[in-house]
Amino acid sequence: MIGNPFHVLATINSTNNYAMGQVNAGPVADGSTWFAMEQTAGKGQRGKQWLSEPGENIMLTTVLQPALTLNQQFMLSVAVSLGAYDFFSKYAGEETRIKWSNDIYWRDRKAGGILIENVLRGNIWQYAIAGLGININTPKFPEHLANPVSLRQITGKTWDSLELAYDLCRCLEERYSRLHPAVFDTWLAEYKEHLYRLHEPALYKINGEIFQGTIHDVLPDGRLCLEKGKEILELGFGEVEFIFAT
Ligand SMILES: O=C(O)CCCC[C@@H]1SC[C@@H]2NC(=O)N[C@@H]21
Repeated sequence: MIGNPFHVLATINSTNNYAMGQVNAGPVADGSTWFAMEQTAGKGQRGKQWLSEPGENIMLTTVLQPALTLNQQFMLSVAVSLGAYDFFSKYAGEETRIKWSNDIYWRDRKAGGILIENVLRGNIWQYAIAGLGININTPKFPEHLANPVSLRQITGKTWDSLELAYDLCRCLEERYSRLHPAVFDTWLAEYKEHLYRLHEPALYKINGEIFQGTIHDVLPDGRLCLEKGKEILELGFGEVEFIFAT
């Protein structure tokens, strides 16, 4: 069950790295979760850093053992994204979105990110190490960061980030406990309903070329269908970069 057990760490390099150390040391129960008050080397997607002032925000990692095969891994990402969406939209309201493939957005600004790392034993998907960083109480972000937003900036009040982390675990569990091939179609449709910039033009970058494109669809394996002029490109994560809202 996600959040059971729930461990609080005062300072750690990265909760994902810590969880990875735990699974390498021996068996870890499905849903075991580590929450950090402070990360000294938080990791984001594409090798980026994940920065957060101590005690302000949610930084947690949950270790999952999904009953899926590795070629169904996008559906785990959808389940975690929907859980994070269910959580954030409850407090921030209907302008919450999921940005492909698994960021949490509010209007045109990033409120949270998800980093899922897989642990394989041979061809077997043994664990998914799912790390979530959600901006809760940051009053103001450094200028050089592109476009983040916190729940405090949205709602005008401060929150108990540990209490909210428990609630995030409940929302994730609500999805994860129902994750099964039978829900894939409905959940993918739900994911697309909440998708940031679906059918709306925006700027994208591929191999250094910046162009105006429009997200047309997301395929069951997670590839993004991006309209570029008369072409429809099917892109995997890492092949395309979203530039900024127009
Ligand atoms: O780049 C992203 O959008 C993903 C960010 C994921 C950040 C979280 S914070 C908790 C966990 N530990 C890490 O080092 N990263 C993830």
